[in-house]
Formats: sequence, structure tokens, C-alpha cells
Amino acid sequence: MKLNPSFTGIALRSLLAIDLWASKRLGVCAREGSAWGSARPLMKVIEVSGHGIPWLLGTAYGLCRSDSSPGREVLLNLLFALLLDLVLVAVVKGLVRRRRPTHNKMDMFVTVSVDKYSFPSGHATRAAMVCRFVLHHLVLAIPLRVLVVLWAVIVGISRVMLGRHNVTDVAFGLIMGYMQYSVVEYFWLSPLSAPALFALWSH
Ligand SMILES: CC(C)=CCC/C(C)=C/COP(=O)(O)O
Repeated sequence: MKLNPSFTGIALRSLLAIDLWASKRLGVCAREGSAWGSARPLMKVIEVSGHGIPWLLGTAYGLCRSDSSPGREVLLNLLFALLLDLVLVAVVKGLVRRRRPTHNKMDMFVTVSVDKYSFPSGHATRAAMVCRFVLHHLVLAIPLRVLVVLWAVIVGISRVMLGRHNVTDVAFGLIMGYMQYSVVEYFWLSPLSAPALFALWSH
């Protein structure tokens, strides 16, 4: 028995307790009967906007339709980024195995087995990574750039409001997604570094 728990242990346990308490208070759209239950349909639209399926299908479709070489290069790297994100999130979720908040109603659109776990939020990693990717590779007017950042932040906040996640799942997810983009940049696929891949799409 440990009679003298370390300062780090106490700090971590306190952080966890605050996290659980705050997440429950902020989960105002977790059920139809919750305080902000009427905003639940809107939150679920935001949820779909950050889901992997529309992003993967949209990127694959764009890749097949694109007839410009720079466009194909960006889309191929986005597809790689989205797949990398799914794998990394699944690995971390499988290792940490933190259960979703008890107030969450498990009615999410298309999930896989590791999605019963909540750390980190896959929507948050994807939103942060896609946000950095888009800001870096698309030439957008300032208002649109602000909208892209806002979208990522709102996707993160909506995870807690829907009761899907605790605050720390989302905070870690946003940081992880931000860093994942650096990995994508480091391993950027180009016709020079991966000629075979690009040959698949040359017309
Ligand atoms: C089935 C595919 C392609 C993706 C799953 C996307 C998904 C359901 C992620 C879980 O997100 P949260 O961890 O934020 O709840």
C-alpha cells in the first residue's frame, strides 16, 4: 500500500477528476432531454462534417476526377494523411482504452471497434490535421481561412457537448492532429519520391 502518493500522482488524479466533472457539465447536448438537447441535430451535422467517411470518399473522388498534376499530388497526400490519422488514432485508442463518458449515447454514424474508446478524439485529430493541411495547401481568402480554423475548433467543442468525449480527449486530439500534419509534410509524396503511385493516376 502506498501511504505517500507522489505529487505527480495527486496532480494527475485531480486533473482527471476535474476533466470528468467539467466534461459532464459541458455535455449539454448528450441526450434529447439535456439542457441544450434541441441543438443536438446541429451538433450531429457538425459531427458528420468531421467524420472519416465523407473525408475519405470526398478525397478519393477528387483524386479520380482531378486532371491537374499539382491537384493530384495534394489530394493523394491528403488521402495518405487521412489514412495515417485513422491508424494512429486506432493505435492510441487501443493502448489507452479509456471508455467514453457514461452520459454519451452511442448513436454515432459508422464506427469501428476501437471507437468504443474515447482517447483521443478522432474527430479532433482529423479536424486539426485537415485544418493545417488546407491552410498550407489551398490559397484562400482570409475570411475562409478563419472559417477553416473555426470549423476545427467547433468540431472539437461539439465532441464534448455531444457527450462523446471528455475535455482531455479533445485537447490531446487537437494537439495530436496538429503534429500529424508535420509527419505528412515530412513524408510528402511527390512524383519524384513515389513515381509508381502517381503513375496510377496519370492519364
Ligand atoms: C469508419 C471510419 C472510416 C472512420 C471512423 C470515424 C470515427 C467514428 C471516429 C471516432 O471519432 P471520435 O473519436 O471523435 O468519436
